[in-house]
Amino acid sequence: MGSSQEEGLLCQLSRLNQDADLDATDTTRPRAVLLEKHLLEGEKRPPSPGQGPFFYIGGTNGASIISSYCKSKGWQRTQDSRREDYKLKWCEVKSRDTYCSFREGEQLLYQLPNNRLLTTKIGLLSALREYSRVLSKTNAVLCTQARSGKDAAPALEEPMWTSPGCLGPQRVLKMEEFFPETYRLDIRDERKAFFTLFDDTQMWICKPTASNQGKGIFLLRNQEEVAAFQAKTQSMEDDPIYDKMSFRVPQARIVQRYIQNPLLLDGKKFDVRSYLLIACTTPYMVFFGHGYARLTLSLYDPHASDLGGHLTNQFMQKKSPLYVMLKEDTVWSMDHLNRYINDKFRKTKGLPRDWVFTTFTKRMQQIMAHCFLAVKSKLQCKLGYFDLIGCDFLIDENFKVWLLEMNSNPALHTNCEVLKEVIPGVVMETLDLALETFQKSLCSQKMLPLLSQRRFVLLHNGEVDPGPRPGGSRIGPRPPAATRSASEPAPPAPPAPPAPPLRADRPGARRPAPPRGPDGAQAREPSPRPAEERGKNASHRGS
Ligand SMILES: Nc1ncnc2c1ncn2[C@@H]1O[C@H](COP(=O)(O)OP(=O)(O)OP(=O)(O)O)[C@@H](O)[C@H]1O
Ligand SMILES: [Mg+2]
Ligand SMILES: [Mg+2]
Repeated sequence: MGSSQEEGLLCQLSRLNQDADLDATDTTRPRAVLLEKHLLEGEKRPPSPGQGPFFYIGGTNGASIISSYCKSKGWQRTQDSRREDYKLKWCEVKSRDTYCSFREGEQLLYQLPNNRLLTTKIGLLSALREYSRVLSKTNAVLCTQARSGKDAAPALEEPMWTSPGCLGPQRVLKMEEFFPETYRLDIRDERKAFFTLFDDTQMWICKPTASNQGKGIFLLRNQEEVAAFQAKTQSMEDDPIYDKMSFRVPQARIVQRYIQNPLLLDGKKFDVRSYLLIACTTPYMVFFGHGYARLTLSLYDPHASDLGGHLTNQFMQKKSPLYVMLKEDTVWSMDHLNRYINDKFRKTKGLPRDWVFTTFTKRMQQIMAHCFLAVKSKLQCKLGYFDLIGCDFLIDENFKVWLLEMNSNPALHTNCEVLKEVIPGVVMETLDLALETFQKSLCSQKMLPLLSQRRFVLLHNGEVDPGPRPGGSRIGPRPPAATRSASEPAPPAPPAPPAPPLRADRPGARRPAPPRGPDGAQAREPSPRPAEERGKNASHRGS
């Protein structure tokens, strides 16, 4: 909402205050609270047909959940994608027009326009590499300063990270600790480096940068396969058309070291889908959310040529004729995974009890916070933008946790019992948190406590971020933050105040839901334009 409108609203409110028989508490409330109350109650009113507020959903992913949520607020669905007076728009595919006509502070819009920085394979790789460079430079400067005695700050050979949810100060991660070794094939030198380093003892997985659902993925298992691939790449490069292409689609791939020793569940490979929620960008309010585990139908055999036993994503499993009968076995809840790991591995591997909800959860949070910080200054921020990003993790047999990728528009299907349990809660809390943080930002209110926070765990509270940032915007002044939950690397920062208590982060350990409030450069190498921006189809989702 623009500031003049806001002023108008506040004038109306003060008139209302004079007219209405307000109780003592109401008259003493700050203006912002009254504004929020007005916004909330405005949305409680029964809709007049054809008068909105309107919401638009593009595509089918999660559509029925989003739709019932919005209807429960009294909003009306519009099928007109060009309508500009919507309150909320949730589209699978991003369109330039939507972002051009977006009214900051008045509307909520799903997906950050440049989320590809995290959600394409090349985007994530580049962001992590760039961030590593920044961190090592910062650290080198600090060490030099400390050695020369210029600064009283202690030298930090190992930069620290202050976690949100009481994880305490953590060592800043190195990307190679959680991201499998990866090379870009769209850069000649990297391609060469990969072809040179490959030897028959390793396996690699080759993935297109901006595709999902396992499309276009293949394994490179031996010298013959690599030689054939290299020859194909070379012939494309020799083609005179190649140089004229503005973005090199055939080459817009990465090769990643294949984790050959995954942890198996009853002999099957699996990965874990978790969520990174950017509920608000002005200020940043970023959360972690649990998802579910995805298993293959077939037993894992590292030498099998069929990709069905190697690729754990649901879309791959759905291709099997066995899927219809066995689909419930392919999705496990996090509770199920936790019980299984307690039973099978706690003793033999010396794991702490509930490893899934302790060590593993913390590790995922740490990795996600790291990735977010890598792009934090580059994401486009406007009040009303929010995003839900699907993060895929693999655990190997040594219980090491690997981030495989991040997905825009994660699958929100509910075709299995576990998904029916998990997905609606994820979508509703996403919307609740997006609304609550939107309204608080608009009213310059403190973000915490968050009434609609239930299962999501706060990773980053941007109220303490220095601002404004280039590319970012902020409507209205921000009050000083009461609580720091920053995930910034600590080096130059003063010691962080005590972290807020950790939200119950395990499914089932619920905080009671509040009454349903009405509303609540990268590396400078050439980067191919992501498919979604070229107007690709809606199947472009993390499956
Ligand atoms: N480095 C790796 N080592 C072992 N397995 C991997 C690796 N990378 C990917 N996989 C397997 O391949 C599957 C697909 O890979 P990835 O998720 O990166 O591709 P995608 O096409 O974007 O899939 P989706 O978006 O549907 O999850 C993963 O779910 C995982 O099972
Ligand atoms: Mg994906
Ligand atoms: Mg994936």
